[in-house]
Amino acid sequence: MVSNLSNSQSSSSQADTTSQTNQAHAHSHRRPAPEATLAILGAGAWGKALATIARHKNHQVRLWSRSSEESLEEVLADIDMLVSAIPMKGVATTAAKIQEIGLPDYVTIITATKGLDPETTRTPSQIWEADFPNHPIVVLSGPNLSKEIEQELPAATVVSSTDMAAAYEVQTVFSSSLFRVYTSPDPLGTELGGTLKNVIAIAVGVCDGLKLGTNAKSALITRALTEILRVGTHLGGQTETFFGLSGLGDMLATCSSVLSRNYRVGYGLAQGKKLEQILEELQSTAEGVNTANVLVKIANREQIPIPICRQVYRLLNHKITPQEAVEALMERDLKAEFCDLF
Ligand SMILES: NC(=O)C1=CN([C@@H]2O[C@H](COP(=O)(O)OP(=O)(O)OC[C@H]3O[C@@H](n4cnc5c(N)ncnc54)[C@H](O)[C@@H]3O)[C@@H](O)[C@H]2O)C=CC1
Ligand SMILES: O=C(CO)COP(=O)(O)O
Repeated sequence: MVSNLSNSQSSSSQADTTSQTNQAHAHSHRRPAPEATLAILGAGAWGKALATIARHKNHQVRLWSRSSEESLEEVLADIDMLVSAIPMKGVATTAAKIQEIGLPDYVTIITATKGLDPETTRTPSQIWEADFPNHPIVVLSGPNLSKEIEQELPAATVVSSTDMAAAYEVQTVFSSSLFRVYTSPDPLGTELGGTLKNVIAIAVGVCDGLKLGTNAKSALITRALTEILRVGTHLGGQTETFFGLSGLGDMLATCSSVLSRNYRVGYGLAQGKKLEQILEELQSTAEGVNTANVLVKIANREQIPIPICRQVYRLLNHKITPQEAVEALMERDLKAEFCDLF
C-alpha cells in the first residue's frame, strides 16, 4: 500500500481530536496509540486487509491464524490491542482459549466478525464481553470489501463501543487518508447492521441472478432495510445506526458488488447451483448462510416479521426454489408501507 495510508487524521478535526485525546488519556496505563502493538487473529481476507492498514500506520502487527507457527500465547504477549477477524464459527472457541491464556485488563478487544452464534444467538461482541468483562470492547464494521481495501481504494468504517475512550483510540490507530474511521456509541447496532445485511446480500444476489431488474432490486433493498431496522432495534440497536455506514452503507456495498461472497451465494442459487457447490467454489467465508438460520431462530422466538430473510432461509435450506421465493414475497397480504416498522 502507498505511504498516504501512514498519515493519521487531518488537522480539520483538531477540536474533535483534542477532546478525544483527553478521554483516551484517562487510560494512562495504555501505551499511546501511535506505538500500539496489535495481535490480529484470523489471517483470512479481512484479517490481512486490517493488518495492511495497521502496518502502514507503523503499528507493530502480529497476524495469527490456526496454522501459524507462533503460538497464541506468543502472539498475545505484551500487546495493546487484540483484533478478532475470525469467522463466526471460531469466535467462541478462540475467546475461550484466550481466557485460559489470560489477557491483561488494559488490552482493548476489537471485534470485526459479522455473524451470530448458532448455539446462543449472541453477537461476537457479546461473546467477547462475557469472557472479558473488564476489557474495553470495540466493534469495527462498515462497507469494507477487503479486495478494494487491498487495492488502496478509499473506504470508511465505524468503530463503536460503550467505552468511548477506547473507540477514539481505535479510531486513531486505524484512520488514514484512505481509511476514514467514524466513532459510535452503539456497538450492538453497528454489529447487527453488518451481520444482518449478509442475508440481504444473498437475496439481492438471487434477484440479480434471476435478472429481475432494477425496480425489483430497489424494492428488495428498501424493504430489507425495514426488516433490519425491525430486528436490530428490537434487539437493542439504535435506529440511526442502521441508516449509517455499518447499516445501509454496508448493505449497499454488499448488495451491489460481485466481490461480496454473500451476493455470490445468492447469484449461484439463482443459476440453479447447489449451495454446497457454491461454498466449495468460493473457498471463503459467507456468513449470511449461518446468519439466516440464527436470524430465523431469533425471529421465531421474538415474533419479529422477517419476510425477506425468511425466504432466504427457506431457499438455503432447500425448502423452496428461487422463483417460488419471489412469488411468495410478491403475493403477501397487501398493507401500508410503514404499518409495522417497529
Ligand atoms: N472479507 C471481507 O471483505 C470482510 C469480512 N468481514 C468478516 O470477517 C470475518 C472473516 O472473514 P474473512 O477474513 O473474509 O474470511 P476468510 O474466509 O477469507 O478467512 C477466514 C480465516 O479464518 C480461519 N478460520 C476458519 N475457521 C476458523 C476457526 N474455527 N477458528 C479460527 N480461525 C478459523 C481460516 O483459516 C481463514 O484464515 C467474517 O465474519 C466476515 O464476515 C468483515 C468485513 C469485511
Ligand atoms: O462485509 C463485507 C463488506 O463490508 C464483506 O462481504 P462478504 O462477506 O459478502 O464478501
